[in-house]
Amino acid sequence: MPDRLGPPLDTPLVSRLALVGLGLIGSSIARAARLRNLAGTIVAVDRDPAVIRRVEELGIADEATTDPTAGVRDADLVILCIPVGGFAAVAKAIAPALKPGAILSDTGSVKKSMIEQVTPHLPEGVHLVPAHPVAGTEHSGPDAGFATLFRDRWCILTPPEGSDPEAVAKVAALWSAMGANVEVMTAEHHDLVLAITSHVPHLIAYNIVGTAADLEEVTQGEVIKFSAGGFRDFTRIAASDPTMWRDIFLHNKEAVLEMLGRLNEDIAILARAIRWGDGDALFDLFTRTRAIRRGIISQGQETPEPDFGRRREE
Ligand SMILES: NC(=O)C1=CN([C@@H]2O[C@H](COP(=O)(O)OP(=O)(O)OC[C@H]3O[C@@H](n4cnc5c(N)ncnc54)[C@H](O)[C@@H]3O)[C@@H](O)[C@H]2O)C=CC1
Ligand SMILES: O=C(O)C(=O)Cc1ccc(O)cc1
Repeated sequence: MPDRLGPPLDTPLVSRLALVGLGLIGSSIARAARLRNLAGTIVAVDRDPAVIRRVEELGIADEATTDPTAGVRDADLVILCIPVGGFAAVAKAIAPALKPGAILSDTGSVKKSMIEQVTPHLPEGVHLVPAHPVAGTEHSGPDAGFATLFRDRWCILTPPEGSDPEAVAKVAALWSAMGANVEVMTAEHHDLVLAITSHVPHLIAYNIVGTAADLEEVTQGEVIKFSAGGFRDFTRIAASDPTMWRDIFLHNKEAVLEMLGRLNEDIAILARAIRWGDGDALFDLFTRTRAIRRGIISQGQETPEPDFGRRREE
C-alpha cells in the first residue's frame, strides 16, 4: 500500500503517547502515529464511551479508556484534542497523574486561552508545548479522521517564553513526522492571524447560511433549490461542529471582534461602491482577491474536496 507519509521510524519518538479526545484530530494523530511508528504505545482517552468503543473497533490505539487520570499516567507526551472550552477542567483532572518530564500539548484552534487555562494546573517539571495543526474538515468524530490529514499543512507551535527547547523540538519532530510544516510564534500573534484567516471566515459562513435559512419563508425553498456555487461552498463550512466553534469564538473574543470591526468597515466601503456605481473599486478588489486565491493554489494550500480526496490513499 503506498504510504505518502513516509516509512515507519525504526525507533518511536515517544514511548507512551496519550491522546485525550479521539475525534477528527485525535483519531487522525492516532492513525498517523501508528502508520509511522511514532509512539511505542498509543493510549486513547475520551469521555464518551461510544467513542472509546469505536476506537477499539477501528483498532487505532493500543489502549482506550474513559478515565483521564489512568489514561495519561506514565505518558511521555499527552495531547489534548478536545474543544477549546474544556482545557482547564481536563488539565485540572489529569495534573496529579502527569509524570515529571512529561510534555503536555494540544491541538486547539485558540492558543492564548489554552495557555491561560492550563498553566495554573501545570505540575512542576511538566513541559507545556501548545500546538495547532491548521488542517481539518467540517466532519467530527473518530470515523472522520485519516492519517494524511496533516500532510503538507502547517502546524503552529506557541511555546510560552522560557519553554524547554528539547520539549519544543520533540513536539515539532512529531508534527513533521506526520507530514506537517512546523512554525513557531507567540500565542497572541497566532490568535490574531487565525482570527482573520479561519475564525471570521467561519463566522461569515454560519451567518450567511443562517440568514438564507431565515429567508426561506420569503423565497419558498429557492435558497436550497438554487444553492449551487457560492452558497453551497459556505454550507460546507457552516456544517462544522457547533461545540468546537462556539468555544473558538468565546475564547478568541478580542481578536475576532477586532477583525470583525475591520470587516464591517470594508463591507460598508463595498456597499458604497455598489450604491454609487463605482465599478473600478469593485473590479480592483476582485482582481486583487483573485491573485490571492491563485497564490494559495500555487503554494499547495488549497482544499480541493471536503474530504481532501486523500482518504483513499491510506
Ligand atoms: N475540526 C477541525 O477541522 C480542527 C480542529 N482543531 C481543534 O482540535 C480540537 C479537536 O477538534 P475535533 O477533533 O475536530 O473535535 P471532535 O468533535 O471531532 O472530537 C472531540 C472529541 O473530544 C471528546 N471530548 C470532549 N471533551 C472531552 C473531555 N473533557 N475529556 C475527554 N474527551 C473529551 C469528545 O467526546 C470527542 O470525541 C479542537 O480544540 C479544535 O478547535 C484544530 C484543527 C482543525
Ligand atoms: O474545513 C475547513 O475548511 C477548515 O477550516 C478546517 C479547520 C478548522 C479549524 C481549524 O483550527 C483549522 C482548520
